[in-house]
Amino acid sequence: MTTKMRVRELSGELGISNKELIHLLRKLNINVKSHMSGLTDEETEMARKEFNKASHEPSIEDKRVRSGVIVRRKKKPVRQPKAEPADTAVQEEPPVQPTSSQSPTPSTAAPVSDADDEATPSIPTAETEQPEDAAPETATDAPRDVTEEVTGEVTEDADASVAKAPVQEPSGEASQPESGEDDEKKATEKKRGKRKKSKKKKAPQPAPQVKIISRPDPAKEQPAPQPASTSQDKKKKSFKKKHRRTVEADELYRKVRQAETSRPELVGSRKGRGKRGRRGRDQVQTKPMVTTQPIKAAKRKIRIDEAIRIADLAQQMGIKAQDLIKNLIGMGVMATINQSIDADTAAIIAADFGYDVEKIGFSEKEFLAPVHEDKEEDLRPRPPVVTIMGHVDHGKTSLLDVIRKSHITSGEAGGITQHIGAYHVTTPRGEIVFLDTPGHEAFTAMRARGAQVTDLVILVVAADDGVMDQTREAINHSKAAGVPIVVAVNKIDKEGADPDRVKRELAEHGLVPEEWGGDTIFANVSAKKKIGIDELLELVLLQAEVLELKANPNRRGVGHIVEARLDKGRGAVATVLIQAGTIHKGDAFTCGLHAGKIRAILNDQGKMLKEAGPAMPVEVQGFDGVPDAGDEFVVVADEKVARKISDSRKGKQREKELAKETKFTLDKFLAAKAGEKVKVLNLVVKSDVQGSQEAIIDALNKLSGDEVRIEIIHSGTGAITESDILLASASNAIIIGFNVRPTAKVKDVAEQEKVEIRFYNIIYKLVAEIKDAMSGMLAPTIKEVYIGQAEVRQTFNVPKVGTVAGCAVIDGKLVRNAMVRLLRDGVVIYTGKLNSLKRFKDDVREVQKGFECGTGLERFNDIKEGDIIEAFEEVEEKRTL
Ligand SMILES: Nc1nc2c(ncn2[C@@H]2O[C@H](COP(=O)(O)OP(=O)(O)OP(=O)(O)O)[C@@H](O)[C@H]2O)c(=O)[nH]1
Repeated sequence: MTTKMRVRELSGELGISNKELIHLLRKLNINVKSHMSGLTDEETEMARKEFNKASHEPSIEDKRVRSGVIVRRKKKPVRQPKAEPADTAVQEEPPVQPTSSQSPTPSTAAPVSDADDEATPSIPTAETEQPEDAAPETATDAPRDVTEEVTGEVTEDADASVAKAPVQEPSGEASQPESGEDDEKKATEKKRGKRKKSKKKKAPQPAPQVKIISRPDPAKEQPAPQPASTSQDKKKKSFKKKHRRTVEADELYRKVRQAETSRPELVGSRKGRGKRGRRGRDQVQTKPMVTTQPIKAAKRKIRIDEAIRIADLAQQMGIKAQDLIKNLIGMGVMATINQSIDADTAAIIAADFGYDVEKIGFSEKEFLAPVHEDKEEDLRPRPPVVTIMGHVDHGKTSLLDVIRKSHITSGEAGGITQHIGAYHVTTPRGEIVFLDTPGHEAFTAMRARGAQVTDLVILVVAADDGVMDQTREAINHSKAAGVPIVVAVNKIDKEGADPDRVKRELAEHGLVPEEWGGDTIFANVSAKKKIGIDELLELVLLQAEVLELKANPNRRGVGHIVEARLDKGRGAVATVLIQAGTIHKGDAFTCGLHAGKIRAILNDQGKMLKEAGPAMPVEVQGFDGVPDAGDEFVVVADEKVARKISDSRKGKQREKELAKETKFTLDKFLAAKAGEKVKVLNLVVKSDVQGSQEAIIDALNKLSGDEVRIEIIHSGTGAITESDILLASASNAIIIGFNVRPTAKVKDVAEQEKVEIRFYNIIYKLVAEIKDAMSGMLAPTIKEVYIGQAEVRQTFNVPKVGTVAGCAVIDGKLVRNAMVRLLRDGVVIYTGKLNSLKRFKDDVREVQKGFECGTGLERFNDIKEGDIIEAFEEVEEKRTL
């Protein structure tokens, strides 16, 4: 018999809960242990038939009216009108006492008095046995109530007057067990026992409905939310008992509270129980128990932050963490109980157990988002923010120096220039802000954090040297960021300077000068001789005009960190480039994981300011920790808000760290491809020599097809650098290293940035793997390799160990820990592992053909003489196209 379907799959198909299906299966004498149990075709078919049959039958629900009296009411599966019966029922049936935490439930109330009034028990009519005959749809022919005295007699009656009592469609809540579950269970079982006896005396009476409402073992079943939480209640108590003084207990208690808060009806039941104590339980049970209807999806909600620990998720769903982990493994996610999974993964896995995941958490947006968008009339032009990039020694520092010295604001002349990583210069045509940090860090690091502060890049290329490695790198970084480039051809004063050669070389990289029909602005300069500097600045401003850079200075200040450090005397200080609004001394702010209050604002001349507006680079003091370059600096209402945001971010960061995930991997690319979302595979290719680099790029480019495209966002020779990692991180790229290795520091950065680096030393292997990735075939196939066979000659029962087989190896060999299958007359009886392998009394690693040995099978004792143990190995094999 082959296992085709799992219980949970079938329950999904039938649209009922696992619990209900398990009842149904048990009713059919199909023994299943949990929602993960497998069903054969026949069993599945039987279950379907039974379900179809049952779904046409009216079900019976039990409810305890008062101590010793339980009402059994037969109800239609057909949806009944709600309002009318509700009113009638409530008015007519005062004896039922709904709990204080629950509104009176009409369907409960209605039949009660009728049932109570029924003095004479009678056997149900044929209608109970042939439910198909029951006419559906009308309110008048609905329920049949049965009153049972717990003390003995079973009374099931199809009294017409009762039948007329209207029924309200039971809500999802109604099916959820309440406190005092155990009591009820006992009582129900007791009743059943007695009923069986009395039935024997009277007439044969099938009671399929009774089965439906019997309670499953919550530990084994997939729980509906309510039982889950009831068990959480218990768990909480036992936890509190066990770990009274531990933090975990508090944490768990908090989670339980959280779970309850997300399901207010639970809180009600808990409260009710508290007030009423044990006596109140009976009343709680008067809530109708309808188990034939799956619990509403809305009730099965789990609210989580960015990520959640497996243990917490399992607890919130009221299932065992092991079950959750098993399902995760099934999805290919390896996680331990203490690891966190992100909200998306949690959503998928929770869906398997019938729960929805809702992302919640403190929403900082409420505090950060501007109340209203900037109006056009509020926007004022702002200076461009420029980054100077280029190859080593091509003159970046010299150029910035000459610009700064000759263009500092007159008022500031004489001031001592501070190194704050950014400078504000004034030219006759306008103001420009220069970022004086290594280009890549200046914006690639920021971009990796989702920030972009640079409006323009000045690419410095020495006229005597031409385009070099870092020139290319700078071009790629700028292109990836979508920032326009102005080229400064430097050192034109030098002998051997050939600006045209630079133009030609840059044109090959897509930077075609305007005079050649392109759109890149070129300026010939000499930083040393101060030639062409003003023209360069003019061109920069011209280009900036095209960009129409504007910002609203009259709002709360927002900016980004350019650089930050810990100062001995002043604590954490950072250069902030204000991008919009104005910051003031005394403002509370949040920045990355940190918060603070602005204690001092200094400009690049070291002058104290009271405030700073858009595109102003300033040094800010007052941070509670050192932020990272690229972190967003936002002024908030007050320090309390700032702290709250910072705390929330720190919490999320912790969860993210726990959920450790690589930003982008080939496997992820594959997964994404399955959903047809990602069609571009971004690569950064670094190789040892130019020759191999060209060969690799050629080969990779040839792989690009209509459906999946390869985008080499950067390539170069030499070691993998931090800037490569930052670029890859910012562009969701994978780094390909050919005959190159990263330094330990770069490795650290890659780890921090969660960038995947793949190393190769053979081109065709590199190409093949990328090809595999692109064709979605990288997932390895599992291949079986035969190891050997042994025949069982004798079996021994060893106490506490189980059956041990004395075998003779007849082919190949037996290897300890190998996978094995037990064959009896050529039929596989068992597949698993060898758990011991001995020669005489010694444990051995393997036994060759022709030798005898003793062996045991893991968790299997039914070994017989003559059985064959076949050992094999499973090896992963990469698939090829
Ligand atoms: N002849 C000439 N030499 C220049 C010019 N600009 C810079 N240099 C020289 O080139 C050398 C390198 O200049 P830097 O400004 O340090 O170059 P850099 O690009 O900042 O170098 P790194 O900071 O190492 O990346 C220095 O010796 C400068 O004097 C120029 O326009 N003409």
